[in-house]
Amino acid sequence: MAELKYISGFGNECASEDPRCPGSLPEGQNNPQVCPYNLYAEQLSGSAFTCPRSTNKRSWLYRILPSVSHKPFESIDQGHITHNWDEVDPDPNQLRWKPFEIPKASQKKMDFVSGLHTLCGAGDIRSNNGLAIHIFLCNTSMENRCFYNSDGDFLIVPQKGKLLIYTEFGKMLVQPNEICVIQRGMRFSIDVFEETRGYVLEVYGVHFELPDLGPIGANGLANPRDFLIPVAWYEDRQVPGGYTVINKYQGKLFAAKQDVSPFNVVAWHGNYTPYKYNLENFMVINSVAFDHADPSIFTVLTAKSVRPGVAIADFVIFPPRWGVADKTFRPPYYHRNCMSEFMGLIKGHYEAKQGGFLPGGGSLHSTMTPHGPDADCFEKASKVKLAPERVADGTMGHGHSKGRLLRRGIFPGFPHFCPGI
Ligand SMILES: O=C(O)Cc1cc(O)ccc1O
Ligand SMILES: [Fe+2]
Repeated sequence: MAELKYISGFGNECASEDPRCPGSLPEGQNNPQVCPYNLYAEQLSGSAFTCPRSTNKRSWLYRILPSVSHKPFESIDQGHITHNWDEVDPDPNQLRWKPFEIPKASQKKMDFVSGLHTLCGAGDIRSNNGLAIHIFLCNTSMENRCFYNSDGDFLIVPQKGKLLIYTEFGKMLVQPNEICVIQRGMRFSIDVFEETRGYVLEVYGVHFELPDLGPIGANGLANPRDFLIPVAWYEDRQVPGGYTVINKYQGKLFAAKQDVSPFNVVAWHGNYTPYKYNLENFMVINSVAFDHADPSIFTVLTAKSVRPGVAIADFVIFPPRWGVADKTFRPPYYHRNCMSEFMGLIKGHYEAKQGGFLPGGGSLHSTMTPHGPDADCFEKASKVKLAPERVADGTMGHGHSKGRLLRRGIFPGFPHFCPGI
């Protein structure tokens, strides 16, 4: 696979054209009477037209055919997704899931969309306020199928196997230890190369932002320039009647047929794009004197609610770092939190849970449910002679998203959760 190119910078106003069509991006205006190469101009809005400039998001796409050239959408099999948190009774217990099993292609072919399994969620899809956590399990590339989500943004955390993601803005390769965000309305199709697994944090109605840094200053945590945006790439591929566009709309799946690949955008400009980020670039900040900092210090991206300081979801990681605090019980403290905490593991182990919490599994500590280190961890960390030590070395990226998970969703076929501690 030839090395892919990217543009760098979180939320930047970018412009890109496929080098095969120089001059395809109109200059000085968005809607020329006739676009270069007779392309069609199409705006994709990620915010209301009238949002303040600081939150206004839109991109202009110059494409071979407008997206509207499709047959009607029809309801299709809902697979394993849900947005109905009442399907199972609420359960305040600490929950832990073993690694989710990926079906073998010889048993059951699954691509990224048919392999999406909703695990839990909160809030309401219709009022554009809430979140869902899905696990994806797949063994097959999406063939002549793309997906777009009308309900919100997908933050995708591959845990096993890399993803080659075709988007209307270009191609991205996303490997375990990297994350990507595909925002509301953007069409994408995913190629996989082996049995592949990961987590999806979906937020309804809002977009992810970099957290404010307050007294940290102008730099640190996830730095804006490390976010990478694809460059324009198109295919002019006819698939008479055979290309399927799948849409998640109000939590339900619909499909429409069309005659061409949707990845026919020759040039684009704007600030509403997909992006990826390598978690290794996270500049970790922590206590260097005493006591344990709250894990919000590890926030990579946040999706804000309308209540100041309260996120719909924060995406937090527990990356490799030095632990140096004096006279301190260093592992996570025992606590009860008004924010629910869902945790996944990309690789390695998690310091507060030495056994039973494995890469590709998950845990859920719902709002106000007590939790903390297991007994062994408590014993050891209370007695150990404190010296500088590497924490989670070689582990990287305990994907952790934290939100108000009011109800545990269903996960058909995977009843093997067991109580945590
Ligand atoms: O519960 C957890 O393991 C996550 C967590 C980590 C930490 O260092 C402090 C609080 C917290 O919720
Ligand atoms: Fe916690």
